[in-house]
Amino acid sequence: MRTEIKICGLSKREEIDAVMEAGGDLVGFVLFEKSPRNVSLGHAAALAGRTCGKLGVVPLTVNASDELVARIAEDLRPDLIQLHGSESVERVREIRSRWNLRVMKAIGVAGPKDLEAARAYAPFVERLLLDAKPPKDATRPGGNGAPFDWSLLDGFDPGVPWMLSGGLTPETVTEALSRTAASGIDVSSGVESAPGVKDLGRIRSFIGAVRDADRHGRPLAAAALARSLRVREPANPTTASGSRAA
Ligand SMILES: O=C(O)c1ccccc1NCC(=O)[C@H](O)[C@H](O)COP(=O)(O)O
Repeated sequence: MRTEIKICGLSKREEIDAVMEAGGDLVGFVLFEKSPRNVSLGHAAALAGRTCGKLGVVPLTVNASDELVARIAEDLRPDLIQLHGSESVERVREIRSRWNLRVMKAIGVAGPKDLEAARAYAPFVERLLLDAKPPKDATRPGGNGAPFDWSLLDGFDPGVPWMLSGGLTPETVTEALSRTAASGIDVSSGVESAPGVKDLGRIRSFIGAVRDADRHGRPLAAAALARSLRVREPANPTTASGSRAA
């Protein structure tokens, strides 16, 4: 299987090029002024143009206003919009339908109750992104370089593709992929040399580690994918000849 890779918090053309050349899938642009990765919508649109349609474009917002959502829909026409605030299920449904946007809803995870909350969004999104809850002194709801206990994800299957996120690095992503059934993986701090300063070598190493894991097989993820694709068995299975099975 191919794990979907999102590299988040990009702000330079050479970063887009590095993700494309290394075989990533999605690039994230932070539209949140308190973040060291914040970019303007206009700059995000220019960077999106650099992808030449070869990478999915994912603007990231926190409790965005209708005006910002409308401008994102109009100016970026994103592949996904990532909602990383306290957006309710109703708000998610509205953004998805009113502006015809594909949604990835981020959920901070610290315990089983957070996974229950994630399940409530599942029917109304294209993706879930499971991130660590922000530390108490955090100035932003994501991008904090904080991992969470992946064992919480044992058996987690929300019925919609989900990305694992939070404190991942080129050094830890292989273990994360072996221990979870995540269909995608997301990183920001772990491929930086300083907050907001992406390290192209670490981006390449991260993507390379994920592709190595794909090549070696990801049994948990493959089984989850098979379950999601399984066609319901006929009520009365019959043999090939058409007679009733024994
Ligand atoms: O990256 C940010 O600065 C950010 C700011 C506000 C809300 C969300 C933010 N990032 C969201 C992401 O998708 C990050 O990639 C995710 O939280 C993981 O970040 P990290 O733990 O640094 O890899």
